[in-house]
Parts: sequence; C-alpha cells; structure tokens
Amino acid sequence: MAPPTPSPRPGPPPTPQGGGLQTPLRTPASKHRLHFPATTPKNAHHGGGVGAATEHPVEVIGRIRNLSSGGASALEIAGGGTAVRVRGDAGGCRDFTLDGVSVSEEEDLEGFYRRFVRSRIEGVRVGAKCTVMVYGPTGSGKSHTMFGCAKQPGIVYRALRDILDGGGGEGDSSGGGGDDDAGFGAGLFVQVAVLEIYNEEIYDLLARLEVMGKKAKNATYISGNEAGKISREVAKVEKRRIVKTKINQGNTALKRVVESIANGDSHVPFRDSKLTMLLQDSFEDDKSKILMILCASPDPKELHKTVSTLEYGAKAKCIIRAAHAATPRDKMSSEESSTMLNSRIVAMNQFIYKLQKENKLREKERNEAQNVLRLKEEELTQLRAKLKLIEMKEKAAKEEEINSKVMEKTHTLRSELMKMEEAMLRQQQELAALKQRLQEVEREKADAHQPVQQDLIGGRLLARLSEMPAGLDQSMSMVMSMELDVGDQPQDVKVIKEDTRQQGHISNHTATAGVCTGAVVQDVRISGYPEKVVLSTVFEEGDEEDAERDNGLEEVCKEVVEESFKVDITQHALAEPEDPTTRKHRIENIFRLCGNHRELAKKPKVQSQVFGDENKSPAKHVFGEKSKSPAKKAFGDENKEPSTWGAIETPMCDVRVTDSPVSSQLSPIVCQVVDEPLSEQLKSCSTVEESDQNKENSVAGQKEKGGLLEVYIKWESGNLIKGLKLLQNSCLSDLRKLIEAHFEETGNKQQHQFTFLLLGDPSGAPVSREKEASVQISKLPHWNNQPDSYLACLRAAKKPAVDHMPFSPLDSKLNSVVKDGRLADVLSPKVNPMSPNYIRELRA
Ligand SMILES: Nc1ncnc2c1ncn2[C@@H]1O[C@H](COP(=O)(O)OP(=O)(O)OP(=O)(O)O)[C@@H](O)[C@H]1O
Repeated sequence: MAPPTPSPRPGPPPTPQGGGLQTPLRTPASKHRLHFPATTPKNAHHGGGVGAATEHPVEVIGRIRNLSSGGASALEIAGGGTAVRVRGDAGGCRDFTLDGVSVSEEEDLEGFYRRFVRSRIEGVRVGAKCTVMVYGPTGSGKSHTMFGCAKQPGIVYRALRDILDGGGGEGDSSGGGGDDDAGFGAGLFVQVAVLEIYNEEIYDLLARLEVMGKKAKNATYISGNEAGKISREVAKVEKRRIVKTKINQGNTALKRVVESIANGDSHVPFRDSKLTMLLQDSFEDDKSKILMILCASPDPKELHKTVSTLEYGAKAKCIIRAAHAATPRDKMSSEESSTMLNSRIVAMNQFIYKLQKENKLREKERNEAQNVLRLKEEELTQLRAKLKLIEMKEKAAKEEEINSKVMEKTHTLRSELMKMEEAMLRQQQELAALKQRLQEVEREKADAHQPVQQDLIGGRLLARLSEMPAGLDQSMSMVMSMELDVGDQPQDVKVIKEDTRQQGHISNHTATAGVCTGAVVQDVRISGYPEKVVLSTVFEEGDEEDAERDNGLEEVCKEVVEESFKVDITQHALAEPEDPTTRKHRIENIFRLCGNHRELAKKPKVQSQVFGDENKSPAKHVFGEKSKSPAKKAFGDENKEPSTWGAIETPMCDVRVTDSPVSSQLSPIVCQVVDEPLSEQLKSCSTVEESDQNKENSVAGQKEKGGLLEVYIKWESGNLIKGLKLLQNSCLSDLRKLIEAHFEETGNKQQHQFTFLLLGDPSGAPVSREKEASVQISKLPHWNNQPDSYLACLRAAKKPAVDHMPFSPLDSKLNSVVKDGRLADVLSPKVNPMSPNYIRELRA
C-alpha cells in the first residue's frame, strides 16, 4: 500500500471549481510513498504536516495565476484547499495534494504572503533558516509572485519589511504581527545578495561578478536596517535579471535533486546545476526549511507543463528528513539552545548596529578631518603665497635701502667735494691777492727806493703772514702736497736757512739790487725739474755800517753755504706731519728773505758779481761809478731807444744759477743782465759784416766771458730789451725764464706773453712754446757779427694773458685724482712747506 500523501494543513475552503473532488486522481505512488512517514492527526495539524519522528523540510504551495485568455480554466482547487485538480480534455481529472493552494483571482499577493510566507519569515527573525523558492513554467507568474508589481509588492519586499519593521510597515494593511513584535526588530541587520543563474553561470546582479565554485563567495550585498531603502536597491537590481527559458535548465536539475532526495538515493545530484548547488545547504541543513511555491497557469494550453510542475512539487513534498525521537533532555536542550541562539542573535544584531553607528560616526569624523585638511591646505597655499610676496617685498626693500645708502653716500661725497673745491677756490683767491699785493709792494719799493718803506712793507707782509689763519696755512700745505704728487720723480731740495752768523741784511738778486756784499748763498734746487724756477738767496755778510765805512767799494763776498741743512723734503714731509709752528716759521723765513732782498735793493753802493773772477772785471768799476744812481736807471729803460742805454761792455751779474752737485739733470743757466747801447749794431746784427775790430773784440770778449753766450733781446719793432749771458748749451726755454723774470721784476706784466722769432731762418716763423726747449741759443742769429753774441727777437702777444692762478693745474689734477678715489691721499695733511713750487709761488 502506498502511503497517503501528506495531509494538507487547514486552508481556505475549496473553490467552486473543485467540483471534481469526488474522483480525485492519485499521484503516482510508486516507491516514493514508501519513504513517507505515516501521517498522524497531530502531524497533519502541524504546519509541516510532519510527525514527531519525521520532519517535512519542504513545504509546497500552489499559486495559480489569472487566466489571461478567455475560456475555461484547466485547474481547480480540490481537497479542501490543499490539492490542485487538473481536468483533462477527456473529462477526467487528477489531484495533486500540496501544503496549500492559492488562486490569484481570489487572493492577492498580500493575502498569499500572510497565509503561507509570513510564518516562515517570523521564524527567521528568531533564528530559523528558510528558503523561499518558486518553480513553474515560463509565464506562470514566478517573478510576479516574488517581486510583485506596481500595485502590490511581492514576497521579497514584504519579507524584508517584516524582518526589519516587524510587519507594521507600508502596505501591510492587516498589521498582523506588528503590535506583538513592536521594537523587536530594533538592532536587526539585513544583508541581501541578488544572484542570477543563467546558462549554468551565477551572476551577481549587484556587482555583476561571476561567482565560481560552490558558493557566491565574492558576491556583494545590500545591507542595512531600513526596509524601504533596501527594497529600492533590490528593485533596481531586479530589472537586470535576464528573463528566458534557459533558467528552466536549473529547474530540471532541481527537480532531479528533489526526486533523488525523495527517493532516498544515496547520491543526490546537487552538482548538476548551479541552482541546486546554491540550494544544497537548504536541503541538507536540518534547521533549514524550504518553502516551494509552484506557479501554475490555468490555461488549458499550458496543461502539460502545469501537470509536470505539480508532479515535481508533489515529489518535493514527499521529502522527509528522518528525525530521532526527542528525549526530554533533547527537548530541553533544544529549547535552551533556541533561547540561547535567539539571545546571541539579538546581541550580535545589537553589536552590528553599534558597529554601524560607530562606522557612521567615524565616517563623519573622517569627512570633517578631510574638510579641515582641505582648509589647512588652502591656508597653507595662501601662506606660501604671502611668504613669497613678503620675500619679494623684502628683497625690493633691501635693494631700495642699498640704493638709498649709495645715493646718500654719493651726495655726502659730492657735498664734501664741493666744500673742498670752495675752500681751494678761497685759498687760491687769497694767494692770488697775496701775490698781487706782493707785486704791488715790490713795485712800490722799486719806485720809492726808500729803506724805511721797504721795512714797512716787509714788516706788513710778515705781519700779514703771521695773521694768516692756521686753516690757510694748512690748506696751502695741502695744495703743495698735491703739487708734490704730480710727479713721482725724486726731489732733492736744499732748504733755505738763514745763516746764524748773519744778523744783517740780505741781498736779493734783482736788477735794482745790483750787487751783494759778503753774502751767503743758499741754493734751492730741484732735480728733475729743470724748467722750474730756482731760487737763489744771497745773505749779506757785512753790515750796513761796514758798507758805509768802505765808501761803497766793499768787496762782495759770496759764500756758498754748506749744504748742511739739506733735507729731503719729500721724505721729511711724508715721514712725519709738519708742526704748524715750524711751517709758519719757515714761511716767515721766506718772507724775511724777501724783506732782506728789498733791503739790499736800497743799497745802491753794493754791487755783486757772481761770475767768480768777474768781480774784478771792469764792469765792477763801471757800476761802481754808477752806484749813486738807481741800478735800473743805470741800465736804462728797455722801452727807450737802444742808443740811450749804457755801455754794453759792462754786464751786470744779476742772478746766477749754478749747477747742482746733487743733481745733474738741472740745466745750467747763467743769466746776465746787460744794457745794450749800440742800437745801430743791434739793428744790423745779422746783416752787417763783421769788422776786424769786432773780431778782435769778440775773441777778447769770449775769453772774458768764460765760455758764456751773450744774448740780446729785442722786440720785433726793434726796441732792445735786455742783454743776457747764458751757458753755451742753453736753449730758448731757458732764455724765456730769464726774460719773464725780468718782466716780472720790472712790472711789465702785460709783456709776459711773447714768442721767439727765429730770425735768420728763411721762414722767420715764430717758435712754438713746445719747441723752445729744443732750440739752442746758438741757433739764433749772431749779433753784430760776433761769434758768441746772439740776437733774440720777440713778438708780443696780442692779448694779455690772464693772470696765472698758481693752483690752476691742480684743478685738473684734483679732478682726476678725485675720480680715481685718491682724494684722501691728495688732501693729505702731510705738507712740505718748503716745496720749490711753494717757494716759486711766493717768489712770483
Ligand atoms: N497572479 C498574477 N496576477 C496578475 N498577473 C500575473 C500573475 N502572474 C503572472 N502575471 C503576469 O504574467 C506575465 C508573466 O508573469 P511572470 O513574468 O511572473 O512569469 P514567469 O514565470 O516569471 O516567466 P519567466 O519564467 O519567463 O520569467 C507577467 O506580465 C505578469 O504580470
């Protein structure tokens, strides 16, 4: 006997279509039923319909969709609502007993869910396992049942809502279970995976990743505790599902698995399809329940497929899981285990919920930290920009500061330079005034010939110099120092110093002085500067009373002073700063000499010859005879006709510059002032033939002259100026110095500028100033056809020369030195008050 099919649990009353219940068809009994345990009323009342000794793990529910086309339905509910009766075309019918049957036209998805699904979901909430699967041919309504439509949600969304919200969510009009489980869902956490099996491949519809092996290990999940949110995500994924007949391949494999289990085969072909592989745990796990929904179409055209589906479900329903007899201990253990598991589940859900909250909090903190980091980065960028700007400003400020300092320093230096130039200008003006004053005094002296006046003038000058401020003294020294810097040539200077043996008068060598008696001569020489004016001073040896006692015929004795006071001024000046008192004393010395010179000028009786033996020459007598008259008068005025001059045979020695024993570079110059009375001879100096008498005179004269050359100077107009004696190797530049000195002494300042005319030369052209040094005196035409007498013809310059500023060369020198940065050296206080230039200026 075949065991009866499992008794269905109470369900809705059979529909009117179940008219064929009288002759219900029996499903194929065969061997399958042999495994089914005997059904007891208790088991039948139990939801699973399984006895205490056995377990019915698969619950099969039939879901008959609406009839889409017209015509009669091929299916009807029988067995009190637990069987599906299939009516054949021949009028026969067949009943398939299930755990429940639902007709879509009579019961919507909500009713179907509440009656057959919700109890399973509640078991899941307390820790049970449940697999809900649909089975049926294409178009039978599987998707519709699981996911629903726009009007009503399917099992998936309702189950999700019940798990999380306790059944009180949207769409649950019944509200069943919601009040009882209020608050129970708090802390529950749902993880949803959406997989699709197509062509025997499993696809993760969330990540679209292929899952290899037994389980979809790499599947992603929709997780959370909000049913609405998860439902929306699932709805999105559900649209990706592929809807084709290929899926039934898995259904076939599932059918074989079910039949194999139901038949009690030792081998269950779970691995025949991916679908059965996924459902293996659900079939083998004792704790797991399977809710199989058979979707069937009432269309008679689909009758064959419908019958096949119902047969498959009937077999699944026959699957039983052998269960050992439950002892009281097992029963208690089971209850304790269930309670403990429920507690653990609740604790784990609460822990998960806590983790989720913490995760959210940390995520929030991370976002805030990222915002702070972004703000810091922006601030850092701004600070870097500011730093760069500040650096640029500092750099610009430094450059500006440096430029400002340079400008300030330049301005200061320029101001100092201007002050120095002004000081120099003032000093030059003072010196020029001093020079002019000195010249005026000399002219006054020359005109007056009064000793008293000489003393007064000399005294005034001395007093004026004494009153010169120290600053002037120093500034003069500075200027002189600059002059010393002009040349680097060594200087050898004899310093003028008054002979301590002489307290008397000093004779100077001017034309008016004429002679000097018993004098001490000190020469000041500068080697390397032959063109420089050299000062010779003669100290009178005797006093005035002796001169008067000798009745104007005293011998003029000259003694060359030993060079005991020779000092290297350059070294001395540079070695140690000059004491202002010493410099002042020396300046006073010089002007005292000048005063003495003027004193000598007032001694017409005293005559001098500086040509050695020439003191004994007749010239001395000639001048002696004329000593009562002013010397200048005796020599005549050069502006007068030569015929009115005195005898030319009585040359007067005015100044002699001897060769320096210290330096051989000094050009030996001998000058002798003579009067030229023979104007007629002068006029014909280069044209008149030399007479025999002249020849004799010339020979005799040359002997007397001791190798000197006589030079007679006249203007181009014919007026004779002077007669001079010079050494044989003298040149025009030497002659120029003597002539200029003569002009200065006579006060003919305007005649300082002249040019030598080279008479005798075919061109008769004037000699340029630069070439004067190269023209020997011997190149001049002979005067009066005498071999050692020459004639120098002068052409006066048209414009009077501007007064020479003694320091004008220094201007350019100073400028060049200032440009070279040697201003400090030039303006050094190291002064040589006895500089020959200085002496020259004072002398001038
Ligand atoms: N109970 C029902 N009430 C109303 N319409 C239904 C019902 N069941 C199915 N349908 C409709 O029938 C059509 C096919 O249903 P469904 O797609 O769910 O079949 P299926 O079994 O999933 O087919 P397939 O296997 O090809 O996916 C759908 O348009 C669906 O809306």
